[in-house]
This record gives sequence, C-alpha cells and structure tokens, in this order.
Amino acid sequence: MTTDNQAWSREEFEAKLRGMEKCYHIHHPMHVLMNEGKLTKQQLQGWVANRFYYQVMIPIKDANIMANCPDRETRAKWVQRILDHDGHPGDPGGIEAWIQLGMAVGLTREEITSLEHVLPGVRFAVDAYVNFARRAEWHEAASSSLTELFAPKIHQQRLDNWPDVYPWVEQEGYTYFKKRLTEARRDVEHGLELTLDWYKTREQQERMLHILKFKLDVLWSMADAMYLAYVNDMPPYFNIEQ
Ligand SMILES: O=C(O)c1cc(C(=O)O)c2c(n1)C(=O)C(=O)c1cc(C(=O)O)[nH]c1-2
Repeated sequence: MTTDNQAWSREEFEAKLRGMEKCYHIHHPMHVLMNEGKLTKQQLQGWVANRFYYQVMIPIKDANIMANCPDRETRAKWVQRILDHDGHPGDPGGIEAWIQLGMAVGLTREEITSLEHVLPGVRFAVDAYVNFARRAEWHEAASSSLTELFAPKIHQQRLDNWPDVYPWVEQEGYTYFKKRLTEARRDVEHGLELTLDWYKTREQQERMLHILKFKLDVLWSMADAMYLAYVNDMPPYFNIEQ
C-alpha cells in the first residue's frame, strides 16, 4: 500500500472534518451581513421564517435515522435530539423556542407555522437532507449531522452581537440560541464518536468528507436562496407579472 492511501489516524481524521469549517455557512454573505447587523428587519424576518422549515424537519430527519438503526444504545441517545426539538414535559422544545424567536422579530405565530414564507430553494435543500437521512446507511446519515461541530460558534455570535446590532429583537428570541449551545456540544460528542469509530479506511474517511460537504451544501444553498430573495430582492418569479 502506498502511503497516499493510508488511513488517517483518529486525530488526523477529526482534524480533516474540522477543517471543513471553511465551507460553513457562517462565511456565506447572508450570515456575514446578519452578523454585522446589516440586515433590515424584513430581511431578518425572512431568514427566521425560512429557517423554521429546517427546525421542523430536523426531528423528522432524526426519526429517519433511528428508524434505520438497529442499535438500541445509539437509539437511546439519539432520541434526545427529537425531544430537544419537539419538546417533552418540562421543556417546550426547540421548535417552540424558534417560534418565540419569530415573534421576537415581529412575525406572528401563524405566519411562521404556516410555512407561507418558505422559499422553494430552502425547501428543496432541507428536503434533500431529510431524504439523505432516510435512504443512507444509518452511520452515514448520523455522521452528516456533524456540521454541528461548527454551530456553537454561530449561535454564540448571534448572542454576542444581536443585542447591539438588532436592539429591537425582544429578549425571548434568544432562548433558542442559548439552548443550542449545550445541546449541540452534546450532539457533537456522540456524533463524532460514532463517526471516528465507523470510517476506518482512507477511502471510507474520504467518503465521510464528501458526506459532510453535502451537508455544508445544504446549509449554503439555503442561504443562497434567502440572499437572492431578500438581499438581491429577487424572490422566485419576481420579474413575472402574475
Ligand atoms: O443556526 C445554525 O447555523 C445551525 C446550524 C446547524 C447545522 O450546522 O446543521 C444546526 C443548527 N443551527 C441547529 O440549531 C440544530 O438544531 C441543528 C441540528 C442539526 C443536524 O444536522 O441534526 N444541525 C443543526
């Protein structure tokens, strides 16, 4: 075997995964503008309303992973992700917290939950993620959640910057981001352990990088659709009289 094909050590493999941060949506112009406080109220509302579709589909994605997973121990841990979003006695859950965020930026509950503002490009990207989780071998599907490695930083940025740059956002809006700081770290611990154990050969490890890139593509494509619609003011069919 040439050294070129040698499997990466656990540490090297993890470093390769972490290196994919360069393609995280934190670098997308939509998120850069958001972070710098350069979005208008309407543009920020557009993002919150569209991201709600991701929020509602995440537990469905996780239920699909569990449905394909014969390992009881994994399911017993993975089910926590569904409870985090859907809620359980004592915790109204992440979806409800996102609705609170929507109301804190001036949307109504009905406007958010009806999905009326969700752009086709956002829907297609999120659906691609759910369909991947439905069809892929379960370790592969589980490992695709690892963009969460990079999520605490983007949630923290919002907590740090929004109160200054968007002072009109009401306090209740921040619950979701605070909640995710700890949840995402715990998810990553489990997801990373599964991933580092599962992909053994160099070929398999490289396949995982492609899976992670697919997931990064999902997030980037969602941001593209929102940028076009709300920043460039070119929502679908904008130039056609209806
Ligand atoms: O706000 C963000 O930028 C962001 C990104 C991601 C991500 O990287 O997929 C998630 C979340 N938030 C999030 O809140 C969340 O619950 C979540 C679950 C997952 C997943 O793939 O299972 N990603 C993310």
